[in-house]
Amino acid sequence: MNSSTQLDESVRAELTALRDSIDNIDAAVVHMLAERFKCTQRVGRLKAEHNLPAADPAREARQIARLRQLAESAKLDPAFAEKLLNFIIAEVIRHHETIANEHVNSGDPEPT
Ligand SMILES: C=C(O[C@@H]1C=C(C(=O)O)C=C[C@H]1O)C(=O)O
Repeated sequence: MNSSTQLDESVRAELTALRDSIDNIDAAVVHMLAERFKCTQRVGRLKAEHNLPAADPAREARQIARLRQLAESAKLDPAFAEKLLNFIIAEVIRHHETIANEHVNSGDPEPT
Protein backbone atom coordinates (compact mmCIF):
# COMPACT_ATOMS: atom_id res chain seq x y z
CA MET A 1 0.00 0.00 0.00
CA ASN A 2 1.59 3.34 -1.03
CA SER A 3 1.41 6.55 1.02
CA SER A 4 -1.24 8.18 -1.17
CA THR A 5 -3.57 5.17 -0.72
CA GLN A 6 -3.03 5.41 3.05
CA LEU A 7 -3.92 9.10 2.97
CA ASP A 8 -7.02 8.37 0.95
CA GLU A 9 -8.10 5.80 3.52
CA SER A 10 -7.60 8.14 6.46
CA VAL A 11 -9.51 10.91 4.67
CA ARG A 12 -12.27 8.41 3.85
CA ALA A 13 -12.40 7.30 7.52
CA GLU A 14 -12.64 10.90 8.75
CA LEU A 15 -15.35 11.69 6.20
CA THR A 16 -17.32 8.61 7.28
CA ALA A 17 -16.99 9.51 10.98
CA LEU A 18 -18.13 13.08 10.34
CA ARG A 19 -21.05 11.88 8.22
CA ASP A 20 -22.08 9.44 10.96
CA SER A 21 -22.27 12.40 13.36
CA ILE A 22 -24.20 14.46 10.81
CA ASP A 23 -26.71 11.59 10.45
CA ASN A 24 -27.15 11.45 14.24
CA ILE A 25 -27.64 15.22 14.44
CA ASP A 26 -30.17 15.15 11.57
CA ALA A 27 -32.10 12.40 13.38
CA ALA A 28 -32.10 14.47 16.59
CA VAL A 29 -33.36 17.53 14.65
CA VAL A 30 -36.22 15.49 13.17
CA HIS A 31 -37.18 14.09 16.58
CA MET A 32 -37.02 17.51 18.21
CA LEU A 33 -39.11 19.06 15.45
CA ALA A 34 -41.67 16.25 15.78
CA GLU A 35 -41.97 16.97 19.53
CA ARG A 36 -42.26 20.71 18.85
CA PHE A 37 -45.06 20.11 16.32
CA LYS A 38 -46.87 17.87 18.86
CA CYS A 39 -46.87 20.84 21.27
CA THR A 40 -47.89 23.38 18.64
CA GLN A 41 -50.76 21.13 17.49
CA ARG A 42 -52.04 21.18 21.09
CA VAL A 43 -51.69 24.98 21.14
CA GLY A 44 -53.64 25.07 17.86
CA ARG A 45 -56.50 23.03 19.34
CA LEU A 46 -56.55 25.21 22.46
CA LYS A 47 -56.68 28.36 20.31
CA ALA A 48 -59.48 26.94 18.13
CA GLU A 49 -61.55 25.92 21.17
CA HIS A 50 -61.16 29.37 22.73
CA ASN A 51 -61.47 31.35 19.53
CA LEU A 52 -57.95 32.80 19.72
CA PRO A 53 -56.05 33.99 16.60
CA ALA A 54 -53.73 31.49 14.88
CA ALA A 55 -50.73 33.84 14.98
CA ASP A 56 -49.27 35.72 17.94
CA PRO A 57 -46.78 38.25 16.49
CA ALA A 58 -45.69 39.55 19.95
CA ARG A 59 -44.72 36.02 21.06
CA GLU A 60 -42.93 35.48 17.73
CA ALA A 61 -40.91 38.71 18.18
CA ARG A 62 -39.81 37.57 21.65
CA GLN A 63 -38.82 34.13 20.32
CA ILE A 64 -36.84 35.62 17.43
CA ALA A 65 -34.95 38.00 19.75
CA ARG A 66 -34.17 35.10 22.11
CA LEU A 67 -33.10 32.75 19.33
CA ARG A 68 -30.85 35.37 17.74
CA GLN A 69 -29.07 35.79 21.10
CA LEU A 70 -28.72 32.03 21.52
CA ALA A 71 -27.37 31.74 17.97
CA GLU A 72 -24.80 34.47 18.59
CA SER A 73 -23.47 32.76 21.71
CA ALA A 74 -23.39 29.43 19.85
CA LYS A 75 -21.50 31.06 16.93
CA LEU A 76 -24.37 30.34 14.55
CA ASP A 77 -25.43 33.05 12.07
CA PRO A 78 -28.36 34.84 13.82
CA ALA A 79 -29.91 35.73 10.44
CA PHE A 80 -29.99 32.02 9.58
CA ALA A 81 -31.53 31.16 12.98
CA GLU A 82 -34.21 33.81 12.42
CA LYS A 83 -35.00 32.53 8.91
CA LEU A 84 -35.27 28.96 10.19
CA LEU A 85 -37.60 29.92 13.05
CA ASN A 86 -39.77 32.01 10.72
CA PHE A 87 -40.00 29.05 8.33
CA ILE A 88 -41.12 26.75 11.16
CA ILE A 89 -43.57 29.29 12.61
CA ALA A 90 -45.17 29.86 9.18
CA GLU A 91 -45.90 26.12 8.98
CA VAL A 92 -47.30 26.12 12.55
CA ILE A 93 -49.64 29.03 11.72
CA ARG A 94 -50.82 27.18 8.61
CA HIS A 95 -51.63 24.16 10.85
CA HIS A 96 -53.45 26.42 13.33
CA GLU A 97 -55.58 27.90 10.57
CA THR A 98 -56.48 24.39 9.39
CA ILE A 99 -57.38 23.31 12.94
CA ALA A 100 -59.51 26.48 13.40
CA ASN A 101 -61.38 25.84 10.12
CA GLU A 102 -61.98 22.19 11.06
CA HIS A 103 -63.25 23.31 14.46
CA VAL A 104 -65.70 25.81 12.91
CA ASN A 105 -66.88 23.20 10.38
CA SER A 106 -67.32 20.56 13.11
CA GLY A 107 -70.14 22.70 14.55
CA ASP A 108 -68.74 22.55 18.07
CA PRO A 109 -70.21 25.40 20.13
CA GLU A 110 -67.88 28.36 20.77
CA PRO A 111 -67.02 28.92 24.43
CA THR A 112 -68.99 31.81 25.91
C1 LIG B 1 -47.38 28.08 18.92
C2 LIG B 1 -48.00 29.26 18.89
O1 LIG B 1 -48.59 29.76 17.71
C3 LIG B 1 -47.87 30.46 16.71
C4 LIG B 1 -46.61 29.74 16.43
C5 LIG B 1 -45.49 30.00 17.18
C6 LIG B 1 -44.36 29.02 17.19
O2 LIG B 1 -44.33 28.11 16.35
O3 LIG B 1 -43.49 29.15 18.08
C7 LIG B 1 -45.43 31.17 17.94
C8 LIG B 1 -46.43 32.08 17.97
C9 LIG B 1 -47.67 31.91 17.16
O4 LIG B 1 -47.66 32.79 16.06
C10 LIG B 1 -48.17 30.10 20.09
O5 LIG B 1 -48.96 31.05 20.05
O6 LIG B 1 -47.51 29.80 21.11
